[in-house]
Amino acid sequence: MTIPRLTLDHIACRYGDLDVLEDISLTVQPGEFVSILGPSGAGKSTIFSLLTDTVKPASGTMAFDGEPLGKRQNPFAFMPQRDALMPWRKIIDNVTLGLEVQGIKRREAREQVGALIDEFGLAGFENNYPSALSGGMRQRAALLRTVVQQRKMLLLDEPFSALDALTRTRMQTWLETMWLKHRWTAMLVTHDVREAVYLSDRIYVLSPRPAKIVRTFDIPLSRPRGRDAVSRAAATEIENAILETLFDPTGGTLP
Ligand SMILES: Nc1ncnc2c1ncn2[C@@H]1O[C@H](COP(=O)(O)OP(=O)(O)OP(=O)(O)O)[C@@H](O)[C@H]1O
Repeated sequence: MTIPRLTLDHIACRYGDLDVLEDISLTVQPGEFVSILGPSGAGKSTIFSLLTDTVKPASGTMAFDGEPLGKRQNPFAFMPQRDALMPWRKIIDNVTLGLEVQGIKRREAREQVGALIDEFGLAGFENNYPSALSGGMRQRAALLRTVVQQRKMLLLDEPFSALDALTRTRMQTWLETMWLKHRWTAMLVTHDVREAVYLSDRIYVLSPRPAKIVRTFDIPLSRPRGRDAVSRAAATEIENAILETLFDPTGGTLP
């Protein structure tokens, strides 16, 4: 059996008196795209804070490639909710930032990102400042900065939440294409049920705080998940089941 890339086992977490996570168990296999969906304030981002070691669990265990988390170098590349590009750095210098922080010389860092600039639709904009780019381009630049760090797993915290609906849809399609090509191991936190279904191999749905995993959805839709009628019908069925779980995590009858 493959050792999961990431395992959370009965994790609980609180901030002072506030119980945020009550019981979170999940796994992510190498090359999987997994999403976390849940009501606002349930503790989705807190799961990322636990992984990136900015918060400690009250109980439970976390393992990466079979080893307890924390006993090895940080295996995560984290992309925060907002693009967080530095407005005073050119796009190329924003994108190489993560590598430079790792101690890689700027010239070498530029060489490493060079091949991907085109794939990320940023060719010709390397020397622009973030303010000159569209929202979608800024998010692609932020994602490029995240993936070039070559960590073992990507953590994406609502990466498209600030984008308009059309750009967001385009970005989802683009991200799936890129994921199919590179097979990153990824975990996405999102409010958007359709986005989660479109992108994920598996979705964990959280209850309101203190959060538990109320249901796990494997998404058996074939890839690439174009937007044709057949896949839409199957996807809609899954979306509806997820929405019902979100509206009524106890599984009772909806009013
Ligand atoms: N550093 C912190 N100190 C104290 N409370 C915090 C801290 N970070 C988050 N919280 C609280 O913990 C709860 C969960 O927050 P978190 O950001 O993890 O939820 P979320 O599900 O990601 O929310 P949203 O969907 O609105 O982004 C919230 O009530 C929040 O106010």
